[in-house]
Formats: sequence, C-alpha cells, structure tokens
Amino acid sequence: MTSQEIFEQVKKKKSFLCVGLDSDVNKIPHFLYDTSDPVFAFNKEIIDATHDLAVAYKPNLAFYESMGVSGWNTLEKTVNYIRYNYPDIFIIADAKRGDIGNTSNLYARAFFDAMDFDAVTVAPYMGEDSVKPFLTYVGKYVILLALTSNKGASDFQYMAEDGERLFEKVIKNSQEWGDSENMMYVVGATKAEMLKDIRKIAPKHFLLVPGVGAQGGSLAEVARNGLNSKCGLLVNSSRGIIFAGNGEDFAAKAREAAQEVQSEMAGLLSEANLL
Ligand SMILES: O=C(O)c1cc(=O)[nH]c(=O)n1[C@@H]1O[C@H](COP(=O)(O)O)[C@@H](O)[C@H]1O
Repeated sequence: MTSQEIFEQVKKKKSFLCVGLDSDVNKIPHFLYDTSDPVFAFNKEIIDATHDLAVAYKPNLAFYESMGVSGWNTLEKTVNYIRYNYPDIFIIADAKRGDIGNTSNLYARAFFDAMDFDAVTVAPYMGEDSVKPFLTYVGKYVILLALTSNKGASDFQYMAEDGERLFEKVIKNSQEWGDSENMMYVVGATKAEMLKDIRKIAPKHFLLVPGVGAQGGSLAEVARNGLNSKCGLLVNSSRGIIFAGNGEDFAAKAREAAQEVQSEMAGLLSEANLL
C-alpha cells in the first residue's frame, strides 16, 4: 500500500484512527467463550463495527502468541478477515521484532509472506542489518520504534551525544536505509510535545502514535504538532475502544468509542485543511 493510498482512506473516512486489537482472552465478554474461537469472534465483531471509522488495525502479537498455536491461528484468521472484507485497510503486526540479518529475513517472511500484514513494528537497537531485510518488500513498511509512550522511554531514548538525542539519531540515521514509502516511526502520544521536533527531521513519514485513550495522551496535541500535508499520522487506541463495553453490546460500545475519536479527528483534519 502506498502512503497516498493511506491518505485517500484518511480523506474518505475523515479519520486517522488505528484500532489496536489487543484482544486479551481474559477481558473479552465471557459469553463468547461458547464459540469455537472466542478471540476471533470478538475481533470479527469489533472489526465489523469499526471498519468505516478506522484506517488501520494493529493486532499486538503478545495477545495471540500467549495462547500458543491457537493464538497464531486466530491472528491469521483475523488478518485474512480484514484483508478479504475491507481491502483498503492498513494492517500492522505489532511484533517489535529485529535480529541479525538472516533471522530478520525470516521474521519479514513470517509477517509479509506467510501472513499478509502491511507493516511490522521493529526495534532499531540492532541497527541497519537487522532492519534492512524488512525493507525489501515493495508496498510493505517497517515501523521503527523511535520515542515510545512508556515511562521507561526515558531510560535510553533521551540520552544525548553532541546535542542529539538517541530517538533523533534513530530517525535521522535510519532515513539512509529506506524512505517514507517503506518506513514509519513510532512516537508515543504521551510525548506529543516532541512531535514538532520530530516533524523537522521526518517531515514526510507516517508516524504510528499509540498512547491516546487508556494511556492518557492528547489527540488534539498530537494532531496539531504531528499532522503533515498528507496527514502523516496513524493514531492508535486499543483498550479505550475494544473494551469500551463488556456485555452483549460490546461491539456497539466499541463503535461509539471509535466514533467519538473519529469525530474529533474529522475536526482536526478540517482545521488543518486536509479534507
Ligand atoms: O508499538 C506500539 O504500538 C506501541 C509503542 C509504544 O510506544 N507504546 C504503545 O503503547 N504501543 C502499543 O500500542 C498499544 C497501546 O494500547 P492502549 O494503551 O490500550 O491504547 C499496545 O499494543 C502497545 O503495545
């Protein structure tokens, strides 16, 4: 998928929402336990209820891997369900991978060949040869962790040398490996004040911004500091949407929560003259 195709979807839906499918089997409504694949049944209803409000879905691998083989099966069914029914939607494997070259090669194959994801989150710590294997797939994206939303982000990511912080170095140096058609960066919504600086060094790239909703980041601040001329933002909310309700009407509640975010996004896009 090209960045222009993502932007077309943003304009059509007036949204840059990514719904995080952090579908914790212990948190989904218990009546779904009667079905053969409860997490898939949950995901399917959430997707059907939100697909016109979201431009991307992001299953977080931990919630699937923790269920063993059946979790992988659920993940694959979820990706295929989105791809077949809603082909415009961008699908992110939140896997936070990265290893020596030959291993990264096989991680790339797992997410881009064996499964049909559009993007995978990758940790930059092991450097260029650990990231490059993911960049050889045309139309697919590496989403490199730059400035994360969690408290521990301050342990390493702000460390500075010659006035340049580590997350800035990650963004600058990695632009020699790929471009805005195969790389994006993660920037936490809880670090929204940094987005202005980040836009100076990555004006064109899409940024995946998790941390609104349950983690308390401000969508308005993210948008005002981070939108570029082709939107350039995918803002993720997981628990705040998928667990908005826990009864028979959980999907309708998720839709209401997504609608609330989408209508704020529509206002922010129009304020930025992007619609
Ligand atoms: O890579 C990510 O998506 C990610 C990076 C980051 O810095 N912070 C962060 O919260 N995430 C992910 O984004 C999702 C946030 O979920 P909620 O806090 O429930 O909206 C989780 O799947 C996290 O793993």
